[in-house]
Amino acid sequence: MTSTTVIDVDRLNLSYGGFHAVKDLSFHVQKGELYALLGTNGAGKTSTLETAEGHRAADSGTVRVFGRSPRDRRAVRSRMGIMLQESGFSPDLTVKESVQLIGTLSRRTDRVERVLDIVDLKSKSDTKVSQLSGGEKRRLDFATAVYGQPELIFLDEPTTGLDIQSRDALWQAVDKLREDGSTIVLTTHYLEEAQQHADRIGLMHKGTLHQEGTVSELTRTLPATIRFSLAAPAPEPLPLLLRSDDRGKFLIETFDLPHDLYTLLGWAHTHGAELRELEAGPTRLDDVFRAISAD
Ligand SMILES: Nc1ncnc2c1ncn2[C@@H]1O[C@H](COP(=O)(O)OP(=O)(O)OP(=O)(O)O)[C@@H](O)[C@H]1O
Repeated sequence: MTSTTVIDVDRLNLSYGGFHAVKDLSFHVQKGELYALLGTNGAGKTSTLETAEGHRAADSGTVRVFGRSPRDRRAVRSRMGIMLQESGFSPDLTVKESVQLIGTLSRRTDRVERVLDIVDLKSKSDTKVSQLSGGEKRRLDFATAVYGQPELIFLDEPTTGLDIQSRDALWQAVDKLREDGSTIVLTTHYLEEAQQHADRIGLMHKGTLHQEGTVSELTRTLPATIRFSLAAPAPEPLPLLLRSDDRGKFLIETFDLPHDLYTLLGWAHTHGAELRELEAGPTRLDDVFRAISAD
């Protein structure tokens, strides 16, 4: 652990009765990072985050947040903002009262108007929580992460149920929090969001950390793909390894996409082969994810 380590998880184990949900999990998050903990359903992400948030005790192993036990609430609680999958605000409170309550509970200081502005709920300030739409409730949940600019922010599936505009606005707000120095830990099933925003990703499956790294470190372990079909049977064999994909198209898997795409186009030009539905792209995080989920 270094002086810039905000979260240090070392050989964490968690069980529910006889079920071993998190197995010898180790990872760390550095100051200013956006770390995405991704994984299959039931992989153990929420259980792990709950432990780092101080809501759950480890069965064995250690979890340190700002160098302290997260169970030491007085020392660490006011330094973290936690956006749960559901915050459970009282339905009878107004939006403004709910945000004021966040302030009281978090013991951080902020201006309620500023927070309402960031989560775009100013116009709903006097509306009761029970009357908010699903997306508006989610934006109110986000206020718990924004209020008082905490040093460490947990975002548990923050964009679920948000329309594209609200998603963009949330990510803009997250980018701003990061510019101002906050460290972010994210879980999401929207892999493209993690691919776009995370500095590092931990991929969990069945309670263990399968892979960890930057997006490019994770994706470079799998080949990029080129897919196409032919208008007529090929006049000459293509000098590249290819097979059929599950949609009956030709599939080339390559670790040198520009070179092999160039070869394919040259071959098609030389032999007058008409390529149809041509798609070429680098490996996406989805592909890495599918590869570990297949285990
Ligand atoms: N209170 C509980 N009692 C018994 N089993 C539990 C309990 N909470 C979680 N589990 C089990 O522990 C495993 C890990 O659950 P967890 O919620 O941490 O996974 P997750 O990665 O967050 O999943 P998801 O992506 O589906 O939200 C799952 O198999 C789940 O059924």
